[in-house]
Amino acid sequence: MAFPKKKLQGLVAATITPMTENGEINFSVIGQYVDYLVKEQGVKNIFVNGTTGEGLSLSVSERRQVAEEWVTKGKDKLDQVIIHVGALSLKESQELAQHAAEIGADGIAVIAPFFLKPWTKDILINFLKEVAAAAPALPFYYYHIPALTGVKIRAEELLDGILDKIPTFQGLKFSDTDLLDFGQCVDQNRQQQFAFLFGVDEQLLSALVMGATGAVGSTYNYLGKKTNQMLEAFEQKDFSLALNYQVNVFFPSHKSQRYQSCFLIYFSRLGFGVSQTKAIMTLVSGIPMGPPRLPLQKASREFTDSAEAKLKSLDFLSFTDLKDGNLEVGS
Ligand SMILES: CC(=O)N[C@H](C=O)[C@@H](O)[C@H](O)[C@H](O)CO
Ligand SMILES: CC(=O)C(=O)O
Repeated sequence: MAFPKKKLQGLVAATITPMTENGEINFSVIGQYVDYLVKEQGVKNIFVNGTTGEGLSLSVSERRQVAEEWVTKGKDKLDQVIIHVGALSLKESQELAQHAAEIGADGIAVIAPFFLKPWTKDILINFLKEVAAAAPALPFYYYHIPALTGVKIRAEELLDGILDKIPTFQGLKFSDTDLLDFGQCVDQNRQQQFAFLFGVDEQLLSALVMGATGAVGSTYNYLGKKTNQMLEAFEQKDFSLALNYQVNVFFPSHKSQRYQSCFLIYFSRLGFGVSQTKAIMTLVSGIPMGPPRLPLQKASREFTDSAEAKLKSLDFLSFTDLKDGNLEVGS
């Protein structure tokens, strides 16, 4: 299978699906959102209708429209638009895969069905294969997120011989903290040109060491620029600077003053998920993301007020240069 596309690498933002206050999709801000990612965050790849995009909470018709809007607005601006087409119904998943191909998306991704579940590798592969076959010209990515799907088949096992079953297989989005499994995936597929995209943003640096070729995540919507600096430091083999970025931006030590400049840990203490991502992105980008859809609940007023104060105190949009050793950003 020949793919003219270049390999998916670097940061991929898992897009939020903007909604209006009454829960409809707010298509009108997607063009602005694309420009924000490209110009303000330096992120040119997106992953649409995934966890962050509440893809599984949208109707099939909404998923098609959202995918179409991102592809249209991203044209000549974004490098790659990957559409998540996973669903409980194989038919729906195939319909979405075919649709992604028709609208000119750059790839499709699929999670494991999570209600009636595949219990063995072979059954999971059979499901994925049927979806991939509906879009035979599109690169296919498996989206491994066992904590949410409950399907705990190791990715390393799944990848063993996968090209024989799914010739369009191009890579893995790995949203789990099992770095041994991730490292084995990389190690056992060295001859292939697969993309190994890590999906736990707080641990990206460790995954880079294990051989990640890129990352897909919710935080790259607003931490793209910072994370790109971490990737750059890693590339330059300046590991202590890279660690400074990971630690300060995502995961500061509780004991030191660094905690003051912390971002994700501070928010995770208040509860962190899709609702909170929507609230933070609204504050940082100024683009209204709206509330999430049920069963998610809008982030509490307490969260939003406190996040706003925190973002202000961090002077978040103009981070101090970490290279100067000034770790207490704005605090
Ligand atoms: C469960 C979930 O949504 N994971 C996201 C991607 O897979 C991540 O990007 C997280 O949102 C991020 O790592 C923050 O915890
Ligand atoms: C984070 C991610 O990849 C998703 O939202 O699906």
